[in-house]
Amino acid sequence: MEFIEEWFIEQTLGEGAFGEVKLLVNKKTKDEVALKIINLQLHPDAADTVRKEVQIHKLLDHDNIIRFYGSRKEGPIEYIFLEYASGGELFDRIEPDCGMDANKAQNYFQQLINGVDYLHKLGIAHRDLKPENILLDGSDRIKISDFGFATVFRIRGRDRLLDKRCGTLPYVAPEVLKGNYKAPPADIWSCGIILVALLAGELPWDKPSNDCHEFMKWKTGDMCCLPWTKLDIKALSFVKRLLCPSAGRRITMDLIMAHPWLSKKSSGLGTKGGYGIQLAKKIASGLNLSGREDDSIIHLCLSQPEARKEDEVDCHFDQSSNDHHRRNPIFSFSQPAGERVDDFFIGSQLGSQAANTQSPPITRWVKRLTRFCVTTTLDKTIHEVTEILDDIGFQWKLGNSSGPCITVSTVDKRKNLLVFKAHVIEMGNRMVLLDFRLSRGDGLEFKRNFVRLRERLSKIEWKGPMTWVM
Ligand SMILES: Nc1ncnc2c1ncn2[C@@H]1O[C@H](COP(=O)(O)OP(=O)(O)OP(=O)(O)O)[C@@H](O)[C@H]1O
Repeated sequence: MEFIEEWFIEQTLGEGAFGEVKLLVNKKTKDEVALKIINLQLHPDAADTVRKEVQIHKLLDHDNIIRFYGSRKEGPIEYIFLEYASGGELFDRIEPDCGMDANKAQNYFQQLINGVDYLHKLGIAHRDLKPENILLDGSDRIKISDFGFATVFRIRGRDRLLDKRCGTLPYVAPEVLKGNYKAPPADIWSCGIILVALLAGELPWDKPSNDCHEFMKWKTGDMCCLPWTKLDIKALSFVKRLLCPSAGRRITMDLIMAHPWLSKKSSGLGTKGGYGIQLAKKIASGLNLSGREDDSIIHLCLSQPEARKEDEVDCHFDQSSNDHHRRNPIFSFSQPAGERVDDFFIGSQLGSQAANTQSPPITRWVKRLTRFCVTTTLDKTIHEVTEILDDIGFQWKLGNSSGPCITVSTVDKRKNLLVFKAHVIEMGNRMVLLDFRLSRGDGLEFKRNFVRLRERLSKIEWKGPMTWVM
């Protein structure tokens, strides 16, 4: 569909709380642009957020931040033109419970820090840093996106305290839940949680508050448990400084940049697989294994945030104490564009170069890990999947959203609601694509269940190279 002269809407890239993101491709030059479309008539509460997002995003110009190309309003529809990140979300590179190779994690984390440091130097806080908001371009370069919660914290050279309680609970810093917090340490905390997700493939806690057992254990310095035992000693020592519960004692940007874990050449990062329980006991008993003064692992800050009422806070929240602006819980639900079958570009060998701007559409490829093909008919696939879901004890319902779609509802190990959808797409030649997307809940828990279902379907999973089947 032609959007403006010579620019065609090629596919839907995803869906956010307030609208859709489409890929625009120039017919002649093959240039690509991501187009965020927000219908303010449908989401009148988004107007302020979108205005602020545009105001802030247009100020930014950095390699590790999604470029802002412009915006346009037509009636109630707001269009935002952004750099297209063809590599998908960082979130999709994290293997549940495993994370990723430490060298890879270091590389991504370094880029993330470069981007966040740039923002902070401009006096801007992101306030919703998480792997779902960190995109990758075709060269595996980190691109920080989604400035919906961003704010200016430095005005005429003076830093102001923030008080809006916003972000995504597992990534949010403890002081944000209390109100009146400094912007940079809060973003740094979120980076620390992202690093844990990259290295361990799981999040350490639901929220950093006194009623959360895992967080309380961390505060007392007990690291003889997951995910900490999966981290090697250097990484753990670094994470300890990023996740210092006292904002005032948390590591600063300059010290992050100079930290041995980040400045070490890849070979010095230690083994992946963790320091193990024996070492954990030594750490917990106070032995400083790093030999560095500032790396003493037992010196966790013990200041405790006051208990607060958070009943109304959900997974992704925004609670303002002053402006009475409040968003509903938001869950990113990236919808497969079922309206056109060529919205699905799948492949396993194309690699990142496949996504470069020179590629013809057919090789343009979104690297999403939560999809695979099975070699059977559509009906049989639905039957097999739903039988497994019954066997596991998941609730499901079969619907139709541009093709059959199984919505699965369950609770995760922390008793939080988890809802995901499996779109079932016939590819021809007895090949069916199962495309799983998170609707609500913790992304890593979703992935854990995806892996579980995939294992159960391994007998019919297509193991060969994934090429486009017309
Ligand atoms: N510039 C982009 N390039 C490629 N894909 C993008 C781009 N921007 C967004 N997307 C995709 O579209 C999805 C929706 O993006 P959007 O910014 O609207 O919302 P979100 O970040 O998921 O959620 P929310 O605003 O609800 O927190 C993203 O999850 C991402 O997968």
